[in-house]
This record gives sequence, structure tokens and C-alpha cells, in this order.
Amino acid sequence: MNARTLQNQKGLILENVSIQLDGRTLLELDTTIKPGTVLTVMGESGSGKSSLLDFIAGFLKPDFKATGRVILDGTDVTAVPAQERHIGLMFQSPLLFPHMSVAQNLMFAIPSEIKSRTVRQQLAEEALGAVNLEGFGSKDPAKLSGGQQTRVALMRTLMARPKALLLDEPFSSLDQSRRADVRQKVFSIATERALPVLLVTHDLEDAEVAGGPVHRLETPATEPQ
Ligand SMILES: Nc1ncnc2c1ncn2[C@@H]1O[C@H](COP(=O)(O)OP(=O)(O)OP(=O)(O)O)[C@@H](O)[C@H]1O
Repeated sequence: MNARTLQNQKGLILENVSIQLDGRTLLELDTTIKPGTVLTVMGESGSGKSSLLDFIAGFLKPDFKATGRVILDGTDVTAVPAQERHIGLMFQSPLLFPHMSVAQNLMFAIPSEIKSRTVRQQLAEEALGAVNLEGFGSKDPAKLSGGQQTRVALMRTLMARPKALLLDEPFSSLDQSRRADVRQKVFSIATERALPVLLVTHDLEDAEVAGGPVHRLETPATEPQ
């Protein structure tokens, strides 16, 4: 794809991506995730799901080699440092900072261009309201339930105004009813903000609700040591 064609491409393009480990190809993927749609990636343990996310986010471990390009909203970000890619990540564990209140966790992610403390506080409050956690700002994250922490983590990821979302089993610590709620919230925010989303999950229901294409990674013939 030449530079001029690239400029008009919205969404996340994974162009001829190939990841190798110890001289063997772990996975290959060539796809486009359109704005507001979810690509679900499934695969057995060891098939390379985390490595694929690491590559897209910009921190593939040095033991791996990769070729191909990551193109985000028309810009080739393959060689751009992770912190400048504007890609939001969410993992199985919420990973909230334990020494900060819930509101401080949220405000930490707000871009530094927004300097006004009042505005930052207001954005944090609005974010909590969006996931039905009004009034939780002053709480210690450790005192929240798993589902509440996951909702805060989701909003913290979104506060940074990412251009794409990579979700690595983000709902797996939630019980069934909370899982459905949080999942719905994530997908509706992604649609509202026209974010391309790559979701790694083992749950077929997640894939069904996401409604987008499903890519299955091949199981490695032999588990590398
Ligand atoms: N730092 C590393 N050095 C060498 N090999 C690694 C390293 N990290 C992971 N691997 C191997 O690379 C392969 C792919 O790992 P990866 O974590 O991407 O798979 P995964 O599909 O995410 O697995 P899981 O579902 O168990 O998290 C695995 O076989 C793993 O053992």
C-alpha cells in the first residue's frame, strides 16, 4: 500500500504480519479491523495471542522476530515507540495503581495537555458515571470488587483517548452477569468512538456478542520449550 492510499485508511491494518520464534513461524495474519468493529482472536495456549498483541502495541519481546506492518488510521506505526502509538490495552487483571485512589488512577491516564485540575476531576467523574460507579472516586481500588476494578480499568484505558483497543481476556475474572454488562459497555463505547478493537478470548459468547470476524490461530504442533 503506498503512502497516498494509506492516508485514507481508517482503522487498524495488520499487513502481512508474521511472527517467528526460534526460526519457526508462530503466526501469520493479514487483516483490517474497521473503526467500531471487533476482531476476535482465539487460539490454544502457546498459539501466539499475547505475542500478536505485543507486536501491535510495540513491545514484542526480543526473543521473537516479526515482519509486516501495523497501520493505524493511515499511519504506519510499526517503528513508532509504544508510548506514541495511541493504542489502549486492557488485560485480564485490572492492574490499578494501589497507591492511588480510583479518581487518581483515572486522572493519571488523561493526556497531559489537559492541565486544569477541575477539568481532569470532572472527566474522571464522568468516566465513573459511564460505568455506574458514581461517587467511587475517593475509594481505594483494593476495596472494590473485581467487576468494579475492571470497569475502572476500562475507563482508565479510554481516558487516554486511544485510537485502537487491544483487549487480552479482559472479562475473564468477572462473573457471568457482570461479564455481560461490562462486555456490552466496552463494545458500545468502541462503536461510539469508532475504535477498532482486537479481542483475545477463549469464550465463544464474547465472540458472538462482538459480532465481528473471528480469527483462529493455529495450535503449535509442538509446544516450544
Ligand atoms: N520471552 C519468551 N521467550 C521465548 N519464548 C517465549 C517467550 N514468551 C513466550 N514464549 C513462547 O512463545 C509462544 C507464544 O506465546 P504467547 O504468550 O504469545 O502465546 P498465547 O497464545 O498468548 O498463550 P497463553 O494463552 O498461554 O497466554 C509460546 O509457546 C511461549 O512458550
